[in-house]
Amino acid sequence: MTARADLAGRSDATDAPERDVLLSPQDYAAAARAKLDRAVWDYIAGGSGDEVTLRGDRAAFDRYRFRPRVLVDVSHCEVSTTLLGRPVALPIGIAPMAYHRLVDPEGETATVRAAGEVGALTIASTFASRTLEESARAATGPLWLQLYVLRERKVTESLVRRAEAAGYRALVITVDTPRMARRERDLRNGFSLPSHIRPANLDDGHKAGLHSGRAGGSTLADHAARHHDAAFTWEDLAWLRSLTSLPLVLKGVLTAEDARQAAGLGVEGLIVSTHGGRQLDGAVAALDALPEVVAAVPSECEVLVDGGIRRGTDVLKALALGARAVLVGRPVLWGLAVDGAAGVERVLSTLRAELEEAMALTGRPRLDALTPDLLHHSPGLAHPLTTNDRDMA
Ligand SMILES: Cc1cc2nc3c(=O)[nH]c(=O)nc-3n(C[C@H](O)[C@H](O)[C@H](O)COP(=O)(O)O)c2cc1C
Ligand SMILES: CC(C)CC(=O)C(=O)O
Repeated sequence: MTARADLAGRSDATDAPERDVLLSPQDYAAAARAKLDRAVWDYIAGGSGDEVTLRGDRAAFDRYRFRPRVLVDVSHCEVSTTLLGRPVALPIGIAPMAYHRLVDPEGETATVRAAGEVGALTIASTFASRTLEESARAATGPLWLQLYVLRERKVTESLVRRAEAAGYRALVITVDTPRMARRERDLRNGFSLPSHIRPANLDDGHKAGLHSGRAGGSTLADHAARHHDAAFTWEDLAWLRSLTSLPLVLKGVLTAEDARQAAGLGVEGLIVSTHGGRQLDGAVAALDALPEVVAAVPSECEVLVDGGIRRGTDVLKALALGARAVLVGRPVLWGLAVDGAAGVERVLSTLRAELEEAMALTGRPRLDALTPDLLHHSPGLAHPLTTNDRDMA
């Protein structure tokens, strides 16, 4: 395969037997970019505004370096843990992302099957292109459902009921998207959904307008403007709480103040996130917000983080700063785009293998013994982003 041969940079690629040279999530990014339509690539890769926060999420990882300890028995590094009281095989889950069928004909059910193979958590999106029931049937690993609170509260209520009935274990309420930020790549491309893809969890009324693009607009942004409830507040969270006994997790919290307020309302988990640099441009990097959020909540409130995680060493840094687990977004879609479920499985197992390696080489074989003293913070460090950021091109 030419794309693979090019990635490997081998001059004898045509004669060589095909070898698997897609090693890192970034290799999958390059292969996915070569394969996907430009507008779909841009929708996935892009951020809002000047993409300062998109780059900042990644740069934050490079400013931490490890303080490795030696002569520790690291013959076994244990990466299994629990999330909201249930076992997971690794502290790496799949972030909620809309419309997996943009990159693969099967879409979410392939993603969920792959996660099951490695025992990882999947968070299905409100805007999935497969129904939440289809994903539940395909799942052998844990599943949570992400909710956007829509103006029509009945829709949200019915999603909650369907999630309960289908066996979802938690609800993730995304709180950083009262409106969709301007994503200039999508506006330039006049981004709209291809006609065969729709928000499968929602009724046909939600299809209206999603497929007919216009120059200078994004039909996803138009849909969000019509349907997301920008008036949803802390008071309304009590309404959601009263609807269900499923654990609630808030996604998109970046400050100690909000973390405290959420914990005070009995929220079981928080996801520290900039929405992958796709919402407030100029927001603090998720990794930099993590320590204050962790410090603000009692230990029963589990804190996860996402944004820019591309290596096992990134995972270890986030865990050392107090995250119980991390989520990965774009790398999963790259894996799915390149090789369907097998690609997703490969991306997740690579991250797990890299995490185990980082634990061994830092002398930290146990997740429950990770502490911030594993890290050295160098605020002024120049960050060598160029080679590691093919995903943003
Ligand atoms: C294509 C795409 C679609 C997304 N859709 C959703 C969504 O439906 N709901 C949500 O809460 N977050 C959504 N996100 C944000 C992710 O859940 C996550 O916060 C972010 O992608 C993490 O950063 P990473 O991609 O650098 O790993 C989306 C992100 C991408 C790239
Ligand atoms: C349909 C969008 C609201 C999904 C999303 O959250 C995103 O693209 O970042």
